[in-house]
Amino acid sequence: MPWFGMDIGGTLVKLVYFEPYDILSEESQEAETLSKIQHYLKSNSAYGATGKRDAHLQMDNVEIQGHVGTLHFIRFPTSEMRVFLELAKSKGIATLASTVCATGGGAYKFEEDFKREVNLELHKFDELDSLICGIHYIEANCEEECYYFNNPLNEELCEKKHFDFSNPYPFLVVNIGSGVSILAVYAPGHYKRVTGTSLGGGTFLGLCCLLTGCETFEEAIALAEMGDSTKVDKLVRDIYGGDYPKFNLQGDTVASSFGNMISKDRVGAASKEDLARATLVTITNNIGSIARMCAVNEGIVKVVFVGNFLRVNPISMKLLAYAMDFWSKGTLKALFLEHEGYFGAVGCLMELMKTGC
Ligand SMILES: Nc1ncnc2c1ncn2[C@@H]1O[C@H](COP(=O)(O)OP(=O)(O)O)[C@@H](O)[C@H]1O
Ligand SMILES: CC(C)(COP(=O)(O)O)[C@@H](O)C(=O)NCCC(=O)O
Repeated sequence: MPWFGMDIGGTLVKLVYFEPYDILSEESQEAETLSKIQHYLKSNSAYGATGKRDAHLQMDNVEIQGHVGTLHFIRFPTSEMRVFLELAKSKGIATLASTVCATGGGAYKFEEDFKREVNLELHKFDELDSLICGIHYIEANCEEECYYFNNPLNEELCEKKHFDFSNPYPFLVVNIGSGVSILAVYAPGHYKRVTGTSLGGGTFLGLCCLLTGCETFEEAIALAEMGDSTKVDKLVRDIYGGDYPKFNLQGDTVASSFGNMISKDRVGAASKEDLARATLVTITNNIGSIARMCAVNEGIVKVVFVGNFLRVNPISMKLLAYAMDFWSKGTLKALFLEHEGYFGAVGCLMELMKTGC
């Protein structure tokens, strides 16, 4: 039985594994090996560094092919892939499975390493097929998966609310990973990749590291939370002295992202926090704008944002929710999923197990 599904992306590896209660009895060799690997992954700083929520992310009482068990979700940097392979070798991961389902660019890039280092065959699946399959599976099996924001930019009134996604088609998926892929999904197994943009989560992190000297995504987000992007961006009111009413552009709309950074005084007045916030807002608004145009072109009103860029990142989620609603005059709905970056990994595991995707 294949236990592991891996999505080896441009920045993060997403690892999902299924721990069936019936087969893995307490004393079995497999249970022991699995628990060693699990303990290592959760406690080793290289693997636990992606935030508190990761350690607790699991789905209990999941049924797969007649077995009931737990799905565990773990992520670690793709740059740690070699360390992971050494761990897999030393903990005997190959005794648990001879085949590991893998997706993402790294399934191709690291295929030879898996074979050579741990004698594992990678059963490769396309990352976008897997993404759709994973969304389908998790939505069907996790009641509280899909949500949206009411009054996203009003701190007092903002509410996170459950969205009933049981009748989802058609919908747009905006997968914000290192880069961004936008897919229109019309029915199970029937989708197309509408477009993509290279200005994604990797761009946010890369620019933030350059501009602020931060070293991690968590640091970049923490800086952004304390910053003010209007110190960096040129607003409509900086140009018009107020609103531009003829075309309904309010004074506080960003006219030019980073547009204030042509003045030495303004550069001197902008803090690391302001620069981080402006980078986050620039990347998020650009993605929101492309997503909105795609939705309009495709005649689709439900837009589902996924990918690890949204991890611990309510600023971007609320901004996307607001932008989709405001610029579409309330016709488009921004939706979010709790397992934001894991769908590719889940999907490739499910595809191999052929559980109705
Ligand atoms: N701990 C983290 N380390 C690095 N990037 C992170 C982390 N958590 C969230 N991110 C964000 O998630 C993006 C990667 O998202 P992901 O969906 O995993 O894409 P990929 O498949 O390309 O790795 C990064 O570019 C960054 O913006
Ligand atoms: C190449 C990718 C599918 C890889 O996926 P990722 O690892 O970023 O999740 C993605 O980065 C992407 O769609 N980039 C945008 C390419 C473009 O259409 O311009």
